Amino acid sequence: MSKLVGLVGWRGMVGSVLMDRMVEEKDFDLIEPMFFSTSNAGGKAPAMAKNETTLQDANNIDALKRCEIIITAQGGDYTNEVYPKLRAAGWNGHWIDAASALRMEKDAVIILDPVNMPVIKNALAKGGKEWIGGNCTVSCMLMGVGALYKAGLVEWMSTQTYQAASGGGAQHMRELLTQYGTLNAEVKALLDDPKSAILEIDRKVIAKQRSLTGAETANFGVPLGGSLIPWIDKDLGNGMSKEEWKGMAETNKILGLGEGFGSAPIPVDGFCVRVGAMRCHSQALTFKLKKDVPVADIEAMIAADNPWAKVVPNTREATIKDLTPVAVTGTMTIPVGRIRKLAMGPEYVGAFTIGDQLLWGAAEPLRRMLRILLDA
Ligand SMILES: NC(=O)C1=CN([C@@H]2O[C@H](COP(=O)(O)OP(=O)(O)OC[C@H]3O[C@@H](n4cnc5c(N)ncnc54)[C@H](OP(=O)(O)O)[C@@H]3O)[C@@H](O)[C@H]2O)C=CC1
Ligand SMILES: N[C@@H](CC(=O)OP(=O)(O)O)C(=O)O
Repeated sequence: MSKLVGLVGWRGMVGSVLMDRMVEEKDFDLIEPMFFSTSNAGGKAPAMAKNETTLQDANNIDALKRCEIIITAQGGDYTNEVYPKLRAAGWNGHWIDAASALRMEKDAVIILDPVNMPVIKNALAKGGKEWIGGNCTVSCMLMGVGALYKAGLVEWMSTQTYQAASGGGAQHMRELLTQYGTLNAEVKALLDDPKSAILEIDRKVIAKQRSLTGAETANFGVPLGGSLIPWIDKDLGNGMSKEEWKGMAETNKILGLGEGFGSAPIPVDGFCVRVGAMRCHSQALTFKLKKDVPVADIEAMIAADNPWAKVVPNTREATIKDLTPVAVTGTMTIPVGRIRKLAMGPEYVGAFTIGDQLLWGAAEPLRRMLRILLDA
């Protein structure tokens, strides 16, 4: 008989991408799904439902307890509220979660199986039950350049990110587009006139950006359209944003390195920046390798690491065609380009990589973990 799998958060942005992927990969053929809702218990479950056709209350511990596996993309507040109660009620099932709430818990594994299958398998063998998706920038970065870490080549890495509006959620994407529309409308007449002065357009745009307030900047707090925001997530009070902190903490935990694994962590640090892209996170990486490795060898390692990492030749033509959020959005491909030695010395290597943060950055590791559990 198929395992009963609870799905919470399935109609949100991450959840919808997850549902699409699960349909595409025929995951529903292998499970008995049970859909939950925090807002519409008793309503009709989506078309993928088989026997459990009614939406269950996502806060009902007894209903949740029936599931052998629960996958949630409902968010950290939900996890913090429900997960402890569920365990306290004696539930012994597998919890697969997109939210960050449990990520750094001792018994939780950050799941990214093309990169850390041995860590996952090891935890499974020890009876692990908490499987948490990683931060989107970290997951996308490791899908691209994980080969260098696996080969033990990385002494340290610095990352400068260019993160899309989608990282904040659906409302953030809408806000960004609305701002672009407002700015365009402000200078439409001038744009339509090829003889109009660019400085006049520029003056009107900046005046409009600076006047955006209230509902127009409710999600990001300041204008993002035509600008950028060099701070993502909480202020840790030590000059670092929480998003930047995750870079080192999660990279090492995913790889099974650092505190808790009895080894020295690899230093990872840099700046995380929100830009006006829609749903792909991009990042410029600087590596200090432990030795001088030829660029061709680095490219070969990255290309051979997993079926999704793709080396983009370091030429202008290939870069502007294949290494942009527009090219990558909606695809599973993780292009890695701009790979070259840097002026600081032969061990210093630069690269640029992009990933769809809703696919590899959020939904895909969850459904792949489901498959691992079903195959176990
Ligand atoms: N956004 C991202 O890039 C990433 C997010 N995550 C995690 O996933 C969690 C969910 O993120 P995200 O999917 O962006 O959140 P959403 O806000 O899109 O969805 C969360 C929940 O909101 C409820 N909801 C209320 N109104 C609507 C509506 N109009 N349309 C759809 N759902 C609605 C749904 O619950 P219900 O059906 O019960 O009413 C839904 O499950 C985050 O909190 C975070 O922890 C992880 C990695 C990346
Ligand atoms: N913080 C990410 C999105 C996200 O949900 O991250 P996390 O899963 O680590 O909270 C961003 O804003 O781009």
